[in-house]
Amino acid sequence: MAELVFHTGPMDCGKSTLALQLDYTQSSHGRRGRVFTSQDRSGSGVITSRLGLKVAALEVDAEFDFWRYVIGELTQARRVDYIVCDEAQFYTPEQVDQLARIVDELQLDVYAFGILADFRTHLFPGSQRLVELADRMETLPIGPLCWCGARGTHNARTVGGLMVTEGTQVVVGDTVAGSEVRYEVLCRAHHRRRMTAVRAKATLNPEPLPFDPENF
Ligand SMILES: Nc1ncnc2c1ncn2[C@@H]1O[C@H](COP(=O)(O)OP(=O)(O)O)[C@@H](O)[C@H]1O
Ligand SMILES: Cc1cn([C@H]2C[C@H](O)[C@@H](COP(=O)(O)O)O2)c(=O)[nH]c1=O
Repeated sequence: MAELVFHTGPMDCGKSTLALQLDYTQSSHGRRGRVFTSQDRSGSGVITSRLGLKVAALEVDAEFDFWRYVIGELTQARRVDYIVCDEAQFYTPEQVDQLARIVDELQLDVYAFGILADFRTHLFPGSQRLVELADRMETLPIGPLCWCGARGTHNARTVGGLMVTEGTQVVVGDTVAGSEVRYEVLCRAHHRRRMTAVRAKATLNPEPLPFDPENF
């Protein structure tokens, strides 16, 4: 039986790496797949993994129709055995419905990868639809750690190291330090308290702040 599988986890837990590994394994055993992504942080039509892999992919925009695409391929005798979908949180609910139809009516496996929730802990519409329709969900086993050492589960958006709770749902970005707006994965308790690594360092550091004795 073909399946719609939703592989999920917070940012930086290895989803894109697993998507590329899965495609590599399937294709090296003679299966023909199509690899899709949407708004990868490296640009259009590419999947990048923080482990260094970068592979061309078909870009999904809001108008893209998976059903029409696959029917078009099959009617032109181009084989499709499975579909890999990265950054699936950015897909529309209608596109997720098309993926489920492809599984049920064409018996193709669909492997979707994406984060569940945004920086305010609200489900992305595409992820919500995947939760509703997937045959099964898989949470990646290894994830990033919160600065406190607990498992990181919630994606925080930070500006200058401080967590923000206002803004548009989609802002493509990375977890690496260096840019003004970035993401940091926290445990729930520290996400609730907006306690990012920068804030924790400033407020929980037992060392006295440096001061100028001349002006004290
Ligand atoms: N140099 C490295 N060596 C080993 N693992 C790494 C290295 N750099 C990043 N990783 C791992 O890569 C994973 C992130 O991979 P990626 O596929 O980009 O994640 P996601 O798609 O979930 O955001 C993390 O688990 C991280 O620990
Ligand atoms: C939390 C959150 C994330 N995003 C963006 C940031 C990245 O471009 C992707 C997630 O990519 P990853 O491969 O899982 O690291 O989603 C966003 O637009 N809005 C958010 O709230």
